[in-house]
Amino acid sequence: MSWIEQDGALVRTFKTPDFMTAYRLVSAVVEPAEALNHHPDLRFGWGYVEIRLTTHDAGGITEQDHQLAQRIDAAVRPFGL
Ligand SMILES: C[C@H](O)[C@H](O)[C@H]1CNC2=NC(N)=NC(=O)C2=N1
Repeated sequence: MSWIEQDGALVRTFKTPDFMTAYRLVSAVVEPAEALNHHPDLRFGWGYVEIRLTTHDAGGITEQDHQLAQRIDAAVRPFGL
């Protein structure tokens, strides 16, 4: 769902109605990341969130990134974005 491969990472971007929603969406991915001990690279601001998944130890995309992507999809679904 909605992930693209770009420069060795899985990337998903969201448009949000405001900054607080962007912040809350970023906060929603913390628990899945901690659960997998695999962490996204995040950029966010007023109206957007960018999530990049890559395995830094491996220098590219691995199964761990695909697993985290699935968990992030589930965690952000309630936002309806
Ligand atoms: C020691 C610790 O388990 C590693 O540094 C983990 C932490 N989270 C990680 N997250 C990501 N995206 N890539 C990694 O290589 C990685 N390594």
